[in-house]
Amino acid sequence: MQRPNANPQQLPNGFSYQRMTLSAQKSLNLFYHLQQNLPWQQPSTTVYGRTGPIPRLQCFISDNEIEYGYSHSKLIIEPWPVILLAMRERLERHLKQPLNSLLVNYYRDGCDTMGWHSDDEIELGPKPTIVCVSLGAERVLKLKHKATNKVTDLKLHSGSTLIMHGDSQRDYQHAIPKQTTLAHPRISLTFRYILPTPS
Ligand SMILES: O=C(O)CCC(=O)C(=O)O
Ligand SMILES: [Fe+2]
Repeated sequence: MQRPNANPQQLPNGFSYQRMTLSAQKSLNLFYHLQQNLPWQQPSTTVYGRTGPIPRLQCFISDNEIEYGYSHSKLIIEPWPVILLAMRERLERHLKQPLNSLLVNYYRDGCDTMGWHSDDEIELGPKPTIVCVSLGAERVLKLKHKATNKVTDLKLHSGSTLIMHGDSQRDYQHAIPKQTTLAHPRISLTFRYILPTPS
């Protein structure tokens, strides 16, 4: 029999996945609370010379005095909501690393997406640890090895936690593709540590 937290999905080096880090009820409650209370933004970005709104909503939460050029868009910095501070502290204790920033993504349905990218901005340092907690609809995360183009699919269940660490950003790109038949929304909480900018 499978242990409830066992990882049935074979993952490349630098990725670790835990299915049930939050109960179904807690995940749903947190999903609705954040959906209703976060100040969602839909900034524009330029991809291959075309400027348009990003295909999802987002909210960037961070400690003061952090500059982050995520996807070359200007991010409005929000303060930490109390409801997310305990999760941040629990993850920091588990990782034995600080996490000073959180990019929250809100996929309103299966037509909202995140294109291929690596979280390899200079402000994240050489081997960043990024923790991604999923709430709501199950979505597929695609991982593509940069050298071989081999693609691995990982299902992200509500209440799960994916940790990307080591050389995962150097060696892989990741994306959340369209699932046009999916009507349900999903929120992902992506905790990171952004190096302070020298003044
Ligand atoms: O929504 C996800 O699970 C992926 C989010 C992501 O890749 C990011 O915020 O950089
Ligand atoms: Fe990412």
